[in-house]
Amino acid sequence: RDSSSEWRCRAKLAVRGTPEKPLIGLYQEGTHIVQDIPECRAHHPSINYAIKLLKQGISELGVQPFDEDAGTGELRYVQMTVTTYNTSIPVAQRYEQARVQVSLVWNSRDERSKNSEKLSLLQEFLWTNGGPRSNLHVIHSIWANFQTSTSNIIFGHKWRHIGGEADLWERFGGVDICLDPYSFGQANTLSFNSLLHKLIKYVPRGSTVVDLYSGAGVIGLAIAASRKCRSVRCVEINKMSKLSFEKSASRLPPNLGCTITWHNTDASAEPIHWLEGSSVAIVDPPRKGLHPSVINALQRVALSERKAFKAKSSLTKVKDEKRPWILRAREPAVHVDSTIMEESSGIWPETLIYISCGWDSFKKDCKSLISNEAWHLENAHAFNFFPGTDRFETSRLIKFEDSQEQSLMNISVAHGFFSL
Ligand SMILES: C[S@@+](CC[C@H](N)C(=O)[O-])C[C@H]1O[C@@H](n2cnc3c(N)ncnc32)[C@H](O)[C@@H]1O
Repeated sequence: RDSSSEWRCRAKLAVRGTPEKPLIGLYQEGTHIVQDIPECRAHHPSINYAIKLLKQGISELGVQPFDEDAGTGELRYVQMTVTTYNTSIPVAQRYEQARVQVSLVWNSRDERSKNSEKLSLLQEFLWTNGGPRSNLHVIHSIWANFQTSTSNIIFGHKWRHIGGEADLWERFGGVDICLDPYSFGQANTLSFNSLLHKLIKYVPRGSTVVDLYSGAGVIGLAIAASRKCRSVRCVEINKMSKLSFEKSASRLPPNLGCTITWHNTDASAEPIHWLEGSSVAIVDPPRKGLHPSVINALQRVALSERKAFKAKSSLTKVKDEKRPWILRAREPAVHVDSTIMEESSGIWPETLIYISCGWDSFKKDCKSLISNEAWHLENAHAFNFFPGTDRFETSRLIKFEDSQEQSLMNISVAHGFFSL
């Protein structure tokens, strides 16, 4: 490891093998063979400790790890999420003495299924040996997820909180964020905080912001709290993230003077609607990158900005929308701050901030965005989310500017540092 202060703080790991010799780790590249990683140098040491406890519990209680071919067994996967936000210990010790939220993915329909007694015993084992009365209090909380599907999808739809505190809080970008196990969570707390620190400075004060692919709204909330924005709209497809967003939003300082909304919808269904009224667009898509409809909308709005008369004819269709499901998706699922939303038609993004975790998809999206002279790339920063390994996994923060003139076609990477 190149730095003692940077570890992965969220890990999803497969559980395979036998009760006597459980394997907990990642798939070897290109296979479904699980590589056991008992002392993973990239993971937070508290995750490694929790894995050790879990293995002991599996062996002592005879819990059957999942057999992917047969579809049998009890424990399929485990997700470990670290919180470094323990205010009962000094700040300097918080990162190292982190606690872990353990989510057990159980191979049954729900907690009434016949193998669920073992789940309760495993929960008790973890709590007795890693909870507040143990020698080393490492377990923050325990969740169960029920999954019987034969697909590769890790989590099922049913979640149950079965031990410890229900809510796990972390500090990101200067705000309290509730990290529920069912919402997307950034895997490297320190690197993500560095990214946010940089990103926030790219948002001019007083902006109207849309945060597409927002998850539980970490980026949108951090911006709302620090940039005196007029509005921040978060757009996310996972309806479960609404709960996490609400909890985090409830801890924002009062009287921010910013209207903050969270919308549960597919960002690719009606991207023009979300871009209208936003002076800054932030996109943080999954590894596969932006949907073509989002790229297309970003190209069109940037060009329309310069050719206002064209915008009218090509973009006003959005306003005349009559389909009820589209209109429903536009309504906020969560609305923070009582300020009435200002009419902001005629405003289109001049700044686009792209956070990428997929290098190949980003290259493709970037090429499309700059290809018709709508955008030019202004700055790029790389953050190492998997330090100390030779695995090439980074997150990149890229800022595009609306090309005000045709001559701005050249790409300028002012602070590009992509070395690992
Ligand atoms: C890389 S995560 C980023 C989440 C968030 N920005 C954060 O930092 O926590 C991508 C998010 O996009 C969401 N997502 C995937 N496809 C989507 C779509 N078509 N429309 C809206 N959100 C989508 C996922 O559920 C996930 O929460």
